[in-house]
Amino acid sequence: MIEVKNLVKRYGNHTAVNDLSFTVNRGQILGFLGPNGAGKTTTMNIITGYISATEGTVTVNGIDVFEEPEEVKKMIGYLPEFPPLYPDLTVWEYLNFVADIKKVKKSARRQMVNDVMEATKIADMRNRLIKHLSKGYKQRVGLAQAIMGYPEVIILDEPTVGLDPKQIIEIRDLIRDLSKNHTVILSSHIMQEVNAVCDSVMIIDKGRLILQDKPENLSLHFGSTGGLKLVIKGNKNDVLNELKKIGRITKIEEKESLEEGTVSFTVYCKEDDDIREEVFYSMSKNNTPILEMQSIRMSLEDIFIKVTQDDAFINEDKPEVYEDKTEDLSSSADKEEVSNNAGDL
Ligand SMILES: Nc1ncnc2c1ncn2[C@@H]1O[C@H](COP(=O)(O)OP(=O)(O)OP(=O)(O)O)[C@@H](O)[C@H]1O
Repeated sequence: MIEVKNLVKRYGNHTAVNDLSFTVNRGQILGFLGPNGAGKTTTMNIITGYISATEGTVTVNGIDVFEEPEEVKKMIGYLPEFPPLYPDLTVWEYLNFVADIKKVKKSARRQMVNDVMEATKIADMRNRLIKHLSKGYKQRVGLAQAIMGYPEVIILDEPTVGLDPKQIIEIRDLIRDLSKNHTVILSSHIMQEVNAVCDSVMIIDKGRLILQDKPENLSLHFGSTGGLKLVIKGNKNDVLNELKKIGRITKIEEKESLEEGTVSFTVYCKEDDDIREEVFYSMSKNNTPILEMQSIRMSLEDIFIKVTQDDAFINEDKPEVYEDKTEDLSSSADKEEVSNNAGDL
């Protein structure tokens, strides 16, 4: 659907987008993630035909954005970071104006404006001046202008910036709804946002693509560990000795216990290994009941910070392995040995 190949954008000596290539499939919601200045807005402005590129190609449905910008613009609805709203028009007047610009046929216009207002839940505000709308409603009007004419592709630059938590949830629901009929690219630097709505996440930094995958797969790029946080009722040494017998546990870390008569451990295993049942039966047999058990994974925040702060990551063919401070039991000659932390018990 959208194919970006070897895209470069230079401003003088400064390279804002540096050899960026990616594709977005039909019906997908792609989260475009990166720190301030990473090149997100620049890339979106190029895809939408607002600015030119220094090098590279962008096609939407096979049509080259640089050769046929008008054709591509017809296929894209764009919500820029600062939507071009007209404060002295009512919502109804403004959306009719947008429909006119987008060459929606006069006979279909009234119906489409009504449908778009329904979809973005702004019908109640139709006669209100845009300057009197709350920020959340202005953002909805911005979304309404983006979907007017039902373009195949919707591009949203930081759509929830400045909104309160309730408005954020509403806009995210709306974006999810949009993806039923549209391909969506969503730029953000909010991890929860891309996690909540996107099928695929692309992280860029300093204009370069660092990772693209499903949100749930990103941690796999780091060879990161999986594991469990445990709160167990019983004697520390009893519990520890039993945990040590579970060969699939690669590390054990003792944590501060908040409740008397209980012990807390974080145990690690391979990312794709599920040790919950084995831990359950082992503790049950040991008469040391598990009071809490919680799976741990590398969060999207961890990944984002890791890849955008680590220059080495960008230059390496293979990402380095995510590490923590605990000793690795699997590499130890004696599997019975545990980390210094736990061994000091
Ligand atoms: N017209 C311009 N002239 C010169 N430099 C520019 C111009 N537009 C953007 N840049 C620079 O290009 C880089 C990428 O900017 P861009 O706005 O694309 O980043 P971004 O990822 O959208 O950041 P943010 O999250 O802060 O909006 C930045 O270093 C920015 O200063």
